[in-house]
Amino acid sequence: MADLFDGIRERLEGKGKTIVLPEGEDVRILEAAVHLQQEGIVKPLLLGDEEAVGKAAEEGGFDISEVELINPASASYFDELVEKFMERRGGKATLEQAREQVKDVNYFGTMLIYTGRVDGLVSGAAHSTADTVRPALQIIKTKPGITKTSGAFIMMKEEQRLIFADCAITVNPSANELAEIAVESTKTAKAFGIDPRVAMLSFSTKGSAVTEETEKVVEAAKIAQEMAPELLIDGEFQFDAAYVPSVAAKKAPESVIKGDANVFIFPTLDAGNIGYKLTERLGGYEAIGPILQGLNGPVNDLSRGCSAEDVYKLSLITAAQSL
Ligand SMILES: CC(C)(COP(=O)(O)OP(=O)(O)OC[C@H]1O[C@@H](n2cnc3c(N)ncnc32)[C@H](O)[C@@H]1OP(=O)(O)O)[C@@H](O)C(=O)NCCC(=O)NCCS
Ligand SMILES: CC(=O)OP(=O)(O)O
Repeated sequence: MADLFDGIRERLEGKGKTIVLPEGEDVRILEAAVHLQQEGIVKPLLLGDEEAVGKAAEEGGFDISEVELINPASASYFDELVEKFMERRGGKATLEQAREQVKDVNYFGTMLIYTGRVDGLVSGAAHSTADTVRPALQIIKTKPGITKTSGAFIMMKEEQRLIFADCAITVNPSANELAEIAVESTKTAKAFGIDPRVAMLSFSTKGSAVTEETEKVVEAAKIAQEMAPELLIDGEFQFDAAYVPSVAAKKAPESVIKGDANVFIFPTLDAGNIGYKLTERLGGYEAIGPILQGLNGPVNDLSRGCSAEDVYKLSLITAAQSL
């Protein structure tokens, strides 16, 4: 299987995409920005206070002289962003609140996407998911017809690529929301070269337990199948029945998923977030994401436990989403 990132770099070559990295004071962000700048395929734009960013660069030993850096508070178009932010919020922010919010690097960076100055945003190395994604939910918003954004991870080990969702946003999705997450996750899978076979996960397989929780997943699988009859989606499955062919043959012999699922939809955020971290930290999988699905523009979150390599890779993915 061709390397995912070789393919992405090829698609991005010559496209002149710029990704804003609002957390310019974090050394992992600086290392990734220098990597991107030196590679010359995607342009990084750092945000932050010049002195603090300079100090972090010095401490990390990174030469950031070639990387563009903007301090939101002194940007020449700050007032324009405040005005556009107020318009977008439609009365939900006073001028004073808007000025304070737009000074925040994540709000400022998101406004750069909204006003077409950059192509995408990657943040979350130093901010919680809530603080990273809230500006996007308020400003970028979801695509027409999509009710909720969700966060998917590409989980990679050797030749294997899997999608896990929702690992980032909706704490306890309804059956309808879970079905939407499943269908959106198939789009993410296809965008990154994965032919999706979707398992709706539970602690039960095909009625082995019946509770409110398992019934939600059964209902979600049904709704997802109705939303996208051309897709291979089934559930409810325990993880082993979705992933191990010999277990699938025993627990779910009639299913179209024969222990060969590669897109896993978790019933709650507890399950999704714990599941991806276990797979990453105990299973040795590389976790790229969370890639936010269903938004009008590419904004992606990082885990605060990320490496500089994760920031670099998520920046490429984000730029690819803007093609
Ligand atoms: C995503 C999250 C921050 C939104 O919470 P919030 O900011 O309290 O959300 P609110 O209900 O105040 O809504 C804020 C705006 O976002 C929108 N919104 C909220 N959740 C949304 C979603 N899942 N998809 C799209 N829009 C959403 C709301 O419609 C609202 O828009 P408006 O202000 O234009 O009306 C919250 O669901 C959360 O904290 N999730 C868990 C994140 C997390 O810790 N994940 C684990 C680590 S990855
Ligand atoms: C995605 C995620 O879990 O983010 P964090 O580790 O920063 O909470």
